[in-house]
Amino acid sequence: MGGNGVLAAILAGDTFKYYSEGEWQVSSSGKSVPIINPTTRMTQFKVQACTQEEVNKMMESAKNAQKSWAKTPLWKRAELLHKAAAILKDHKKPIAECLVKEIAKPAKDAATEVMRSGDLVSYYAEEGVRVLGEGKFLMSDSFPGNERTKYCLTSKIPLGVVLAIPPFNYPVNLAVSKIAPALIAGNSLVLKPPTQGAVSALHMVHCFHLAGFPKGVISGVTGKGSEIGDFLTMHPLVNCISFTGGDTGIAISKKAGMIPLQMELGGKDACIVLEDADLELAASNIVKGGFSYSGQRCTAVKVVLVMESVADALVKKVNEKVGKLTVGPPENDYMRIAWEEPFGPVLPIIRISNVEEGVHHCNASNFGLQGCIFTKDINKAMLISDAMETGTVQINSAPARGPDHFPFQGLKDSGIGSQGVTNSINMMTKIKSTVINLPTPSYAMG
Ligand SMILES: NC(=O)C1=CN([C@@H]2O[C@H](COP(=O)(O)OP(=O)(O)OC[C@H]3O[C@@H](n4cnc5c(N)ncnc54)[C@H](OP(=O)(O)O)[C@@H]3O)[C@@H](O)[C@H]2O)C=CC1
Ligand SMILES: O=C(O)[C@H](O)COP(=O)(O)O
Repeated sequence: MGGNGVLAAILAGDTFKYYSEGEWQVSSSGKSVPIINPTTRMTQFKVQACTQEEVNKMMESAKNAQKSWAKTPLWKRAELLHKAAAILKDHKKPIAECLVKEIAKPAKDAATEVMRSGDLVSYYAEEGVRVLGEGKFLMSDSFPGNERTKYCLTSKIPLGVVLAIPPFNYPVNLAVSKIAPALIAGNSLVLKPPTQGAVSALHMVHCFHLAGFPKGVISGVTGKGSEIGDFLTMHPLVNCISFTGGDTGIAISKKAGMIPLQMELGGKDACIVLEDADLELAASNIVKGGFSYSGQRCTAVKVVLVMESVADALVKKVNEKVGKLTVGPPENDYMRIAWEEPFGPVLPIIRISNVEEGVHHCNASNFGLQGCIFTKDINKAMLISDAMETGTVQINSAPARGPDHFPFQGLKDSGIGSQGVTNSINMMTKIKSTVINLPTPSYAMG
């Protein structure tokens, strides 16, 4: 079991506590949920199986805390986020070690996830003071039939309580990508981490605790999604849900009430390779995109659509590179690209005789997350990019979410809304207008 060093603060016996009302707590359920180490197949950690009453208490506390959090000056909210980011980076080593044990993420990638997350929290704090520090001023005489008798002032206001549910493959990064925009915008936040990855996520929450966030502003509830998920997503005190995961997200969107949803779901990212492509570059990206973290990325290359005339040459290069992949425990960084054949990703390569066929195949999918095109002809690339029904198209590189401030969104079954620093802040706020009505028209003469 884990639990030495800093983790001891959040541990009760052999089970990690949950975080509510500014304190680490033990569930009254008396039950725990095991977290299996995917490498050893043994129980690595245990977390509390929280009860519905505990969720109710947490939501009440989040609701109350939000009112005073929204009255905390924006620069102070940003300052606390910067502090949390720095603490998170200081805790890189123990959190990365948890990621290796809980989700078998290769050690280097695990450390990168923590650092990337710290940087993202800081970026949100910086961007937040600008995005939220500005409103709009509109005048009525631009609309037909109106004199300048009305001045409209708009600003962005928080939604209330945001529920964040990230997936197992980025339990820290895809948690902070929801926590930071919610908090900078003056919302309170309840995190339900994935069970595999929960301890890494709880440790990250502890960094926010150490930074000194007021009680109730951030909470962390644990338990199996299949058991407490519906209770959380249909909870009447939840004002917004930001979810990343698989088809579960589609089910949630049907059950959730009339609240804003941010859904980052699955993908079947296609890679189109044209005749004039740099085949070495394409092959490297296909292998990296298809097999890094055993293909357990929504942005993994899932199908290659290659022009007939270069298909043999590409397949040869891809095969050579796949042949060099190694298998082993995630602790060993010779393992940067892992592929276990029996359970690993399968990468279909389909020959196409023209570009339209490739675009047709890509668009026939229910998913529309990302896609990529390899060609030296930027004009062709732009035409194909416009024709592909995906949220993002990469030209001459494998699909990827980062840098984390870029907009990230899926069309069709791949999601609702758009992630990314500015988009997430805007999504977790709504516009409030105040209209000043003048008794007589007033024009500035200059
Ligand atoms: N588009 C994107 O940005 C990304 C998409 N993904 C997609 O995520 C999937 C892999 O992640 P995975 O974690 O297995 O996804 P899941 O959809 O299985 O789980 C995601 C989260 O939902 C929770 N959950 C499970 N059931 C419910 C429920 N009824 N109500 C509310 N929450 C619930 C899980 O908790 P618990 O673990 O306790 O079950 C987990 O925290 C793949 O399909 C992948 O494509 C992954 C990353 C990024
Ligand atoms: O979980 C995922 O698959 C991510 O959202 C993709 O992120 P990445 O492209 O940075 O791996």
